[in-house]
Amino acid sequence: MHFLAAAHVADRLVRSAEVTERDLVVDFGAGHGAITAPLARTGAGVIAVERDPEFVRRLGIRMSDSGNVKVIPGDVRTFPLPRKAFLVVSSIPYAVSTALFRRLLTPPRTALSRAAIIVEWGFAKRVTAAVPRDLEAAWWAARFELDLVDRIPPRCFSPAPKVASAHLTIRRGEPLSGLAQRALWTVLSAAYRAPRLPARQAMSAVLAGRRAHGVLKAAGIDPAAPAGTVRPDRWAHLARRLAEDRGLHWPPLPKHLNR
Ligand SMILES: C[S@@+](CC[C@H](N)C(=O)[O-])C[C@H]1O[C@@H](n2cnc3c(N)ncnc32)[C@H](O)[C@@H]1O
Repeated sequence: MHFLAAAHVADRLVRSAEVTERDLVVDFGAGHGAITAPLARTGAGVIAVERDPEFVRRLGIRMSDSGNVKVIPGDVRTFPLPRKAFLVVSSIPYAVSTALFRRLLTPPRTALSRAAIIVEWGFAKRVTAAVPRDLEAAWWAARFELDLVDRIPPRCFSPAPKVASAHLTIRRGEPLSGLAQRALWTVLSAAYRAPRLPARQAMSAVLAGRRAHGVLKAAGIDPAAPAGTVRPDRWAHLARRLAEDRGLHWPPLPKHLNR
């Protein structure tokens, strides 16, 4: 386990999430409180989740004067997420990065409003790629802005890990209605099923008789570009436009997105 040992990195992480007293913030894998302590000073409601009972006990003592902080034993993968809007500010256990991102970003009605998270460098590069490699990452990037803010060198942790880390921020993109999310899932699934096909061909089956060429052009997508090279925000833009076309029908979202 690699604990954050650079206070300026923790402070910058907290600042980048623009935490206010009105916010509810979750720190996942709180450890000794490298992030929990600066979060406590913002005055926000803070939930520090930690799996190791001894860390929970010690962090509870450290935070006992901060009435706005609750230290709760729990596992990142199963801890019940708040139902009301919340932020995540954490240096997370890297082994559960995908599981946590899936919980935060996949559900169509996730209550996550924004986040600042330290993750492994390679993971950050993958999820912030201009064109994601897979459908799941595209679903995240079409609905949220994921930005790689900075590289964090191994020396900022104790003990120093072998790999570099990254400061990542997450913000909600422009809102998508329920119908637009259904259109988006259908469009993305078609694009990632046939990533090498020109976008107009990949989309022809999902546009029910509409001329794919014209619809894509109007949404700012090159109809001849391979579907797998189109940026997720472009697909989201297309989905918003498609949702306004009352003549088109979109299947319900698959249940697994809500798990
Ligand atoms: C890399 S340390 C980071 C600790 C602290 N956030 C920091 O920056 O110093 C990861 C922490 O997450 C805890 N942890 C590991 N797996 C976890 C899980 N599945 N659920 C909750 N906590 C976990 C570990 O006990 C450890 O305290």
